[in-house]
Amino acid sequence: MANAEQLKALVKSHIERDDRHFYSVAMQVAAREAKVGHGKLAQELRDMIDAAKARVSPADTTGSLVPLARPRGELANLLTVAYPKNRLADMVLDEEVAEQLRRILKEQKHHSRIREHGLSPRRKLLLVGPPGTGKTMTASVLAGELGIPLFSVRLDALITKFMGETAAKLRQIFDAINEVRGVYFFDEFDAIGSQRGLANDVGEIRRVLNSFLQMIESDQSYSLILAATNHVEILDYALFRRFDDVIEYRLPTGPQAAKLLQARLGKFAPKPFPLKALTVKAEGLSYAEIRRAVDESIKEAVMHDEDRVESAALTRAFDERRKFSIRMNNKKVVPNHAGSTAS
Ligand SMILES: Nc1ncnc2c1ncn2[C@@H]1O[C@H](COP(=O)(O)OP(=O)(O)OP(=O)(O)O)[C@@H](O)[C@H]1O
Repeated sequence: MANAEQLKALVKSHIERDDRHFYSVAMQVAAREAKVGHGKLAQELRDMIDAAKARVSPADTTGSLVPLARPRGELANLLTVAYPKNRLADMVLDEEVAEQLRRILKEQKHHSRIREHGLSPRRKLLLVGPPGTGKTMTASVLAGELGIPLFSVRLDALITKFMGETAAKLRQIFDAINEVRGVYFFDEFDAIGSQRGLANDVGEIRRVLNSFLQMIESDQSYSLILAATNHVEILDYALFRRFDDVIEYRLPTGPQAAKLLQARLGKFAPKPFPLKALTVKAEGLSYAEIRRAVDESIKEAVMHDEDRVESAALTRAFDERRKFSIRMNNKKVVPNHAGSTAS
């Protein structure tokens, strides 16, 4: 147990909102417990302190971790930080994916107990599937549920013409991963994870991929590392065994589209609500496209002072989304080996 002086110091630093002093006394309490043979309690206290430090909010400028929780200097170009509030319940998911995510969260919540037994919780995840199916949202949900920051890697800043630089920048990101617990999200990961990269020189992008493989393999941090891609088929095979879990996202089924429709429309649902017919109209659209179509029709209703959307307006919005997505697919720019682009 903490002695009387330590207890007073803890309460005082709490009242004075002096986090730095609070953590320092708490570490002293942990050290004292370790000394008297209460190793498990000491470790639990240390884990709690580490987790609390990693939760430094953007508004908090007193914590010592702020410079990294808000990346500065070169790192600020490479990482953007957010503190999402998303929850798993906000997502519509296949049962298998939901189960995978629940298991990851559970292992993360018990990570100190798992580590005590020399094991490590799942935290290196590869998310694969078509656009708009929830890969980015998953990164936000994991950060939101765990109360840790979400750091998104800016691939445009990471991948430069000078591939030697790219490997050095990757090193900086992995240093940050080790120093500040968070969810680190590499979107469009195929840009480095495939052999047909955006680089001018295939040999160089291979070198970057090799650096990534080494860094992710030796990473022992407390952070979660997420890589997402729409093009799993072009990923280098060597990557797969570096991840603890591969999570596969799909376009929504009828019942999943219906669930999203109901949730997103909320009190704006048309009356009567031909849910089945509307779901058929949404067939083939991604979650992101359905969400967008619903939002468009709600905006339309709001601008006309109506408190419900019309079914016809929703159908029109679905058709527009479908046309837009066909147009975009036709214009898609595909990177080739030589670094130039082909339509
Ligand atoms: N499974 C889902 N459940 C509920 N909403 C979803 C789901 N997937 C996507 N959305 C909605 O669509 C938006 C965009 O989805 P998100 O960015 O997560 O897709 P993505 O798979 O990362 O796409 P991309 O591959 O294009 O980056 C989300 O912010 C959310 O509003």
